[in-house]
Amino acid sequence: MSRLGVFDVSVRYGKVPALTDVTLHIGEGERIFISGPNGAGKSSLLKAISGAVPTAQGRIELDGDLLTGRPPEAVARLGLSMVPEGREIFGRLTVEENLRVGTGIRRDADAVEGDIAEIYRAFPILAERRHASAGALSGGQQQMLAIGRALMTNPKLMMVDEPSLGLAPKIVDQVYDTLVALQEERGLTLLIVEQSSVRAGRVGGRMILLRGGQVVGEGDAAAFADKDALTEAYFGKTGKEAAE
Ligand SMILES: Nc1ncnc2c1ncn2[C@@H]1O[C@H](COP(=O)(O)OP(=O)(O)OP(=O)(O)O)[C@@H](O)[C@H]1O
Repeated sequence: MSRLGVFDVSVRYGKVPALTDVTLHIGEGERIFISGPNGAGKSSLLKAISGAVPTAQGRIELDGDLLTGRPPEAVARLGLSMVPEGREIFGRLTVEENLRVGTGIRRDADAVEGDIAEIYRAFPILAERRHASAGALSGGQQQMLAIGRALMTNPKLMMVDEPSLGLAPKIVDQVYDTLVALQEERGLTLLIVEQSSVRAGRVGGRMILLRGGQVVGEGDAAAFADKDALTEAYFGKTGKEAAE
């Protein structure tokens, strides 16, 4: 059984199809990149998984539990957490207050303190700045905080929407180093939306390419960093064929 199973899922906004018959599976501990051009349906896929938008068709399961039809809080309770695009940090709250947001859904309140201590061990910069307002952190530190906050619910699957957005390449390197280290330490299962196939190829993992709301390619991320593979997936044929 897959950790995450997406079976023939379609999403529509009114009459606009955003995803059509998308099927994908993620194994426990796996790292998957979702890539594709603007409007490909990447955010719609994440929203459908997290329960933020309804599916028009198909079903989604996490460790065999049906997610489809459940509200986001119920999906979160079943073990899914999300690092949203733009991070959605509460700028006026302190770093530690941000980490505590969302822990209310947990039944094991006693474990929260231990988890906070563990996040601080993984992210020493957050420990250092625990009483600072989150709005005062740099973009990279805010991304770390968003990741730390998502870990606080002990997720079975963590989804990260465009972690590179607005960050300098060196900082993006640090963010990915952190994600990979967390995965190695905790056996975390990661689904990452990443526009840059080159970046995904460098980090490594499996890549699923979306275009026009459909899966148009799947394979080793490093192979997709190859320009021809991308051209083919985006435009339907390779640069060479297009020239003929
Ligand atoms: N709230 C909405 N109402 C109507 N159409 C929408 C809505 N959100 C997305 N769409 C449309 O659904 C399709 C998929 O959009 P989606 O945002 O999922 O793609 P994306 O790959 O995440 O794009 P981007 O990289 O620009 O965020 C697009 O055609 C988009 O215009």
